[in-house]
Amino acid sequence: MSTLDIELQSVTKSYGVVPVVRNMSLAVPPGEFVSILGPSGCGKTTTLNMIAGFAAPSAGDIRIRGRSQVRVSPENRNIGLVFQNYALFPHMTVAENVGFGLKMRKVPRAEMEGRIVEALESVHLSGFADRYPRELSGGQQQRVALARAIAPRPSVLLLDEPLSNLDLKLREAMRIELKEIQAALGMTFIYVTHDQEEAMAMSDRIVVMWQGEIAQAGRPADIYRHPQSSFVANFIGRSNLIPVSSFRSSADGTEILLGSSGLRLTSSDRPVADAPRFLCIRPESLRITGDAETASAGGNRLTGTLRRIVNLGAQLDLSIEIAPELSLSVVIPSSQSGLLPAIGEECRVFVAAEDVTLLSH
Ligand SMILES: Nc1ncnc2c1ncn2[C@@H]1O[C@H](COP(=O)(O)OP(=O)(O)OP(=O)(O)O)[C@@H](O)[C@H]1O
Repeated sequence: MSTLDIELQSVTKSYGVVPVVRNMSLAVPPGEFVSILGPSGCGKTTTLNMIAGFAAPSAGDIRIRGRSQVRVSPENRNIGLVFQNYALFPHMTVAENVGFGLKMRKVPRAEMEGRIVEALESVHLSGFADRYPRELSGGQQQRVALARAIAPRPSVLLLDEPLSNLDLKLREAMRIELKEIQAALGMTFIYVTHDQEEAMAMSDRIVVMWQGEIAQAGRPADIYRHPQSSFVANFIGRSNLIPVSSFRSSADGTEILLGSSGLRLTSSDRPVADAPRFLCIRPESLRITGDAETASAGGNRLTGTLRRIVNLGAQLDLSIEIAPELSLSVVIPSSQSGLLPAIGEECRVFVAAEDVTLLSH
């Protein structure tokens, strides 16, 4: 028996001569919440469809609990599905909707009733069994769709942008709820989204896809703190990406010369294989400093001109020009507004060497 729920082994999918998923390998242990995240057209849904059995890989293998699925039809894969258009049957009650898959599987009546109660409890909809979909809110309907998918107790649930039809507030609430439901069930979830906040909030692991390939996979915090490419740095959160002109590595890190500005920065990273082409600094890693602090702090001190302040409520989004054609986005808590000079005045910023990430592509 495999210790993995899902395994993609060098999976490629081509339509005609065009590969839309290329050489993708992924191993998912039981109970993991994995998000496949990427921009429109990067191959997320195609990957999910291959796991579900709606599309066959052109090359490679897909295994569920150690068994190759290439010849297994979708209904025999023991997989649950929740899609964006959750399409509940309007003429059926909530209980009938949730029981639909069980009926298809010819689960005996008594057991079916127990499972419906259990599934509705898991999604916090006990007491809604006799309602019709039109009598439910969008979030409740989506939870019925979830209950319908989990009632047959699949080993894996595949979810394709299930929250994208909901408004922002509800989507944010459902993120937390979905994660809690998944953790309580201990079920493996593979969740497709193009929304990086959603993926960050819920996932044990994020697989970032780009142009049919895995750009980076890892825990949300690691991907955010250590993006390995300018694509990932831009796609996950916000970044200041600055071209590197030249660099010099030592035992402590790397000294970088930026563009034509003559500015130098120190990073605690050391280039591993390829030369760094960009450095990445997250806007919230930059701090506004006063004179005394600047004098005592190690790391990188820069002086620029405050050009713009955008008030985001809890935070201020600043633009600081540190050289001609080199501006940094800086995000600080609004409570620190007292540190700021007037627009057009000199502004000092600080960034620690470990918050300067080197990227080779
Ligand atoms: N049946 C098909 N025939 C031909 N090309 C297809 C087919 N299905 C998908 N594609 C192409 O494969 C690529 C990946 O599509 P896919 O739906 O997997 O992307 P996605 O990342 O899920 O995008 P989105 O977020 O927009 O849904 C796209 O360029 C798409 O046009």
